[in-house]
Amino acid sequence: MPRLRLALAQIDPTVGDLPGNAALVHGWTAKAAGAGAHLVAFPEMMLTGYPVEDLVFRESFVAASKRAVDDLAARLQDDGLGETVVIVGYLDADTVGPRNALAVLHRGTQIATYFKHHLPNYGVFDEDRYFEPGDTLTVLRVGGVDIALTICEDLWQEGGPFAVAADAGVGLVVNINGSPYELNKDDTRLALVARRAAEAHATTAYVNMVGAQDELVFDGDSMVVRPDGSLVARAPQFAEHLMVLDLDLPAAEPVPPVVDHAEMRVVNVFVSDSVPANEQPAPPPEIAARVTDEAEIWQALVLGLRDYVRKNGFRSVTLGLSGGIDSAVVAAIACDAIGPAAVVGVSMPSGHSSDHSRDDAADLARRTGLDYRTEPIQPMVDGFLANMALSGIAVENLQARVRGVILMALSNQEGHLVLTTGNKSELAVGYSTLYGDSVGGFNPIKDVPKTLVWRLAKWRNEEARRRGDTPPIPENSIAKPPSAELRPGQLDTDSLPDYEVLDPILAGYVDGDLGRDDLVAAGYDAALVDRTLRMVDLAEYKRRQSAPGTKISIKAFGRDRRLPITNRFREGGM
Ligand SMILES: Nc1ncnc2c1ncn2[C@@H]1O[C@H](COP(=O)(O)OP(=O)(O)OC[C@H]2O[C@@H]([n+]3cccc(C(=O)O)c3)[C@H](O)[C@@H]2O)[C@@H](O)[C@H]1O
Ligand SMILES: Nc1ncnc2c1ncn2[C@@H]1O[C@H](COP(=O)(O)OP(=O)(O)OP(=O)(O)O)[C@@H](O)[C@H]1O
Ligand SMILES: NC(=O)CC[C@H](N)C(=O)O
Repeated sequence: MPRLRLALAQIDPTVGDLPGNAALVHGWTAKAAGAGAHLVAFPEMMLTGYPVEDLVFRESFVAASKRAVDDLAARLQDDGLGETVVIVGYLDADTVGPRNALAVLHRGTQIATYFKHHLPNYGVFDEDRYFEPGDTLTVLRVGGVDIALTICEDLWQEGGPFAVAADAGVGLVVNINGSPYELNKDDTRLALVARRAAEAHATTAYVNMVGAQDELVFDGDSMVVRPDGSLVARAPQFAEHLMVLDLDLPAAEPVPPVVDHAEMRVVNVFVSDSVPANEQPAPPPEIAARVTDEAEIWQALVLGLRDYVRKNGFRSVTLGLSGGIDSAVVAAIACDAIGPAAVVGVSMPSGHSSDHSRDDAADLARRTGLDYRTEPIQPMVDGFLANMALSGIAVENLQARVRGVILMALSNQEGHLVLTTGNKSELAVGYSTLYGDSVGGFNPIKDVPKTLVWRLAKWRNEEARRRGDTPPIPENSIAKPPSAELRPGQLDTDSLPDYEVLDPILAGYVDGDLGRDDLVAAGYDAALVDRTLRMVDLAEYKRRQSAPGTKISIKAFGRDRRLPITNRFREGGM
């Protein structure tokens, strides 16, 4: 059996940074070559970043992407890396239209191309809007092994390129991915890779991107699975990583079989019948341990924020610290993401602020070491009220809006990114002040329901104790009942059911797309369901204007869930 040394590079590109991404591919190819790899695979759309959205429609961007492929091939050759076969995703276009493409680079040129066959068009994906599907399967012969090349969604569909790969008798399928993180998706992926490896009768190597792009965070989780479903190697989540392993693979037939498949034509590309053997075997394949759900989500939120900050040119963030749990958790995520010295937390007490709100905010600052400031808002609120007669909810919201003005002023003055702290439950029911506490450029907990915010807080503190560090979140912030403190004695429960009751209804309606009758049939109180669904429907206008935030669930607000604002349909005819 021929032995190939394969490298899978799960790395973090930046959308639009073609030279930077090409430099990353160059650098990681050098590492792979240094480790004796014959072949190195990079993620989907690695050279452009992913997803590039409507940049696809710009001819100048397509041209720049193609140029980046040519330049990269030439540079690799010039720098003595031309012998390593490089598989890399990019944006292409031909007379049919734009393509989600994969290039094979060898000895200074692009020797093969593959166009993604299955285009995902659900959830956050709109690939039917952007790309034309490919109708050929590229089979590369390297070191006497036939290797089929596929891209992401190709793996998620039965009877597509993997079935054709089986007919072509390949020994390996390489699948390059831009597969965003969702809780539990890693379990789905492993099962899928195993199913496709069985369908192709071939070992399948899956390489995924890592890093964040706006609302999406890519978790890596690259892996290699044998056709019998056994897992050979698996990379960690949420970290750049080069997985290098030796694979003994079936030798290709001297003459490739003729494949008669209605859907796809096979194109064979010859590279080599043999490759130089490595003197030393590669280290034994690693299988990274799985982590708990809370650890996984925390890592996703930290990476999501860190990459948003870094890739958008910020060096620091600011947020209001109320002493409550949401701002405490966001502050802890920010400290983990960019370090406490770059996190400016502002306590902005009003006449209604309790002592504990200030004490708990100060305690959080002490525990984390973030840059803590106090800006009392009452004089500014009073100044406003002295010039404009306001009452009731207008005065309540004025406080939240003055805080928003202060945070934006600090951002303008000192250059911080403003973080907004509304959790998914609040966003669902519209429990926030427009242009007030909803102000901000990025919301790390946008997709985290309130009950999960508490779970994460407890997990993060426990994790700190386990490591012998100071738990970042004051126990008091975890234990006290949530309150917006916009009027004396206000509690969230004055307006909303307990979050333990609310969150499952929201999960059914928002994440599960259940209707009113389904929820009532599932045992939820009919009046409560009606009230909750109405609040969710009426808050669409707030969500449409809300800051982006990291997706961690099957259905995040934003691109995953698109609803009309002007909408008279009410579940149950309410
Ligand atoms: N369909 C539509 N399209 C566009 N705009 C629309 C609209 N419907 C109303 N509006 C506008 O929205 C305004 C109402 O929204 P808004 O001004 O936000 O005010 P509103 O939603 O009435 O009040 C905010 C609520 O959130 C609570 N809150 C505030 C702050 C923090 C927290 C917390 O615990 O975290 C909770 C607060 O106690 C209160 O119950 C209207 O005056 C109108 O200008
Ligand atoms: N006194 C305050 N000082 C600074 N920021 C505040 C203050 N009150 C509210 N904020 C900001 O507005 C956001 C929403 O306010 P809210 O009082 O609902 O706090 P929270 O952190 O969401 O906690 P909880 O909802 O558990 O009380 C806070 O997260 C915080 O960023
Ligand atoms: N880029 C893609 O094709 C991603 C689609 C795929 N279903 C995933 O989430 O992994």
